[in-house]
Amino acid sequence: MNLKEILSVLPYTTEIPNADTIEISSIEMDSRKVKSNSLFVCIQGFTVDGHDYIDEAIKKGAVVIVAEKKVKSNVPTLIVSDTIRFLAMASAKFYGFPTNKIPMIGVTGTNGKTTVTYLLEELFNHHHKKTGIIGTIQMKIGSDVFPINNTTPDSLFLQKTIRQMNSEGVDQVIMEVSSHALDLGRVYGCDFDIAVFTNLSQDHLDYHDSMDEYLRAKSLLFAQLGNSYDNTNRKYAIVNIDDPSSNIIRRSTAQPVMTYGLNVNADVRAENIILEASGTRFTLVTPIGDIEIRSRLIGKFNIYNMLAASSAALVSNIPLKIIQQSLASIEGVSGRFEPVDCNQNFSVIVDYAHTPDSLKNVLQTIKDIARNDIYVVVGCGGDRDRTKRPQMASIAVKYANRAIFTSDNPRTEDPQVILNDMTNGLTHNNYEVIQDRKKAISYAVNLAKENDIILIAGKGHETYQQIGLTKYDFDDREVASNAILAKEKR
Ligand SMILES: CC(=O)N[C@H]1[C@@H](OP(=O)(O)OP(=O)(O)OC[C@H]2O[C@@H](n3ccc(=O)[nH]c3=O)[C@H](O)[C@@H]2O)O[C@H](CO)[C@@H](O)[C@@H]1O[C@H](C)C(=O)N[C@@H](C)C(=O)N[C@H](CCC(=O)O)C(=O)O
Ligand SMILES: Nc1ncnc2c1ncn2[C@@H]1O[C@H](COP(=O)(O)OP(=O)(O)OP(=O)(O)O)[C@@H](O)[C@H]1O
Ligand SMILES: N[C@H](CCC[C@H](N)C(=O)O)C(=O)O
Ligand SMILES: [Mg+2]
Repeated sequence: MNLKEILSVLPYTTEIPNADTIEISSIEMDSRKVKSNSLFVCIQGFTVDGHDYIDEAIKKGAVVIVAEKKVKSNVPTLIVSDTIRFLAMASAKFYGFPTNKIPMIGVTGTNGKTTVTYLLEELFNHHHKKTGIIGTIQMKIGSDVFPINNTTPDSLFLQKTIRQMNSEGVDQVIMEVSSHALDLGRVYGCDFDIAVFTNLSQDHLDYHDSMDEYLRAKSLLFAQLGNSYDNTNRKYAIVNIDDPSSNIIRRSTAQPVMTYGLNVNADVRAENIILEASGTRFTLVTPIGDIEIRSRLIGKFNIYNMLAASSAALVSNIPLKIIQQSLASIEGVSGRFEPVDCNQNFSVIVDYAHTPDSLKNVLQTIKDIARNDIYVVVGCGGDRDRTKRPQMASIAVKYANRAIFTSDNPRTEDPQVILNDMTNGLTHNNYEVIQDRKKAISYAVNLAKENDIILIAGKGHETYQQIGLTKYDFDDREVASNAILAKEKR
């Protein structure tokens, strides 16, 4: 594509001479990826400033630079007011506006995004649609999986990926949209058809200045839902009416809203709920009829996830019967309430709860099914919201009989400082601190008696532990299995 075509995304006409004769081979935001005839966009990051890499980019073959400030360069250089926005729009143009060509569902909220996307994958697959998934665990095209760095990738990667999904025959994109992504313009220029809101509770206050700012970021997904007056391409917002923030979310969009929840006013709701250790049952009440649901997913919070997915399925014209079959067939989501079963006489559950609200929900669920003692092994991530640390610790000691506080991903923080943040204000003393996560898990496994339940929280599906800048192999499920087997050998 030539430069003139790419620059057509700008709200004005620029004066770069002969732009229509400059052929662009790729758009890059990382100088290390620049090749011959690339257009290099300078992004001011949190760690470094992309403007400092212009020389390297030109050396590697960049023929055009797009920057936010005056820079020295010997190739055509364009100054724009917002390179993040330019990157998103130019990438969308370069890859042929792929998000306009595939139905797109975006899921946002503090907890439940990954779970809802995998429920939706099951629903659409049962409806014979090929799905593309982008989220915390991985990127998926049909059943092919690819690793991913962020829950919601930057706009360049995103547009390229959705273009690939389009060319590989994906019928439905289902993606998690994090608040960071919304705030950092990673989804600018994406044409979402359905936006789903799960819930809002405390997280990421290291990044967002306040809960209001966090909510404002979440609401952007709804604000950017495009025009649906044309009946051929309708847009919908799917909103959890039971969440106190739902009003603001609903008021952020001009598109039709479908609400879900347990509230009688919800368009889609659950009635006759039965929560059991082996799964859940409820009546799914919808504007087009009711149907009985049985699922292996455990806990009230998963009813909300199922309602969110069912609502998005309904506005996508998926029949109730398919919703019923899909929710019955899904076994669970990797690292979410995942049992570690080595035939031991106590239970071990690995879960991704890493916020106060999710930890409370998962521990309450365990309390409801427990026949004996509950142990929780949990830590808090480094370089992340410090204010959630004491809250998570006090939830742990309140709901469990014994808490074992340990490291999550300390990243560049001192692990002991994180643990001190967790335990400093505690008034209970039913806890131990064992910094080494492997030792902490073994300790809990060795404590457990018949019918006890151990919850290992915070890292779920993760297969690494980041200490400093290094990621070491670490999988809670594997570490727990080994600890159980070692215990049984003794
Ligand atoms: C705080 C944050 O979001 N940081 C993101 C940001 O990194 P950064 O600002 O540090 O980037 P940087 O290293 O300063 O680089 C700035 C620019 O210089 C360029 N550069 C850099 C080096 C070089 O040699 N040459 C060069 O051109 C870079 O390509 C970039 O364009 O841009 C990177 C590329 O897009 C992201 O991967 C990175 O996410 C980091 C890894 C991260 O941990 N983000 C978390 C907080 C996050 O976004 N989480 C949410 C999920 C939260 C949830 O669901 O709970 C997510 O969506 O993942
Ligand atoms: N609807 C929900 N409400 C509250 N807690 C939930 C809900 N769904 C899941 N959880 C809890 O939150 C944890 C994370 O769930 P999930 O991975 O689906 O959320 P997420 O929003 O994708 O998280 P992340 O922001 O890390 O991507 C689960 O392991 C579970 O403990
Ligand atoms: N998407 C979340 C994941 C947190 C997972 C937890 N294990 C941690 O490392 O804090 C984040 O980046 O804040
Ligand atoms: Mg997620």
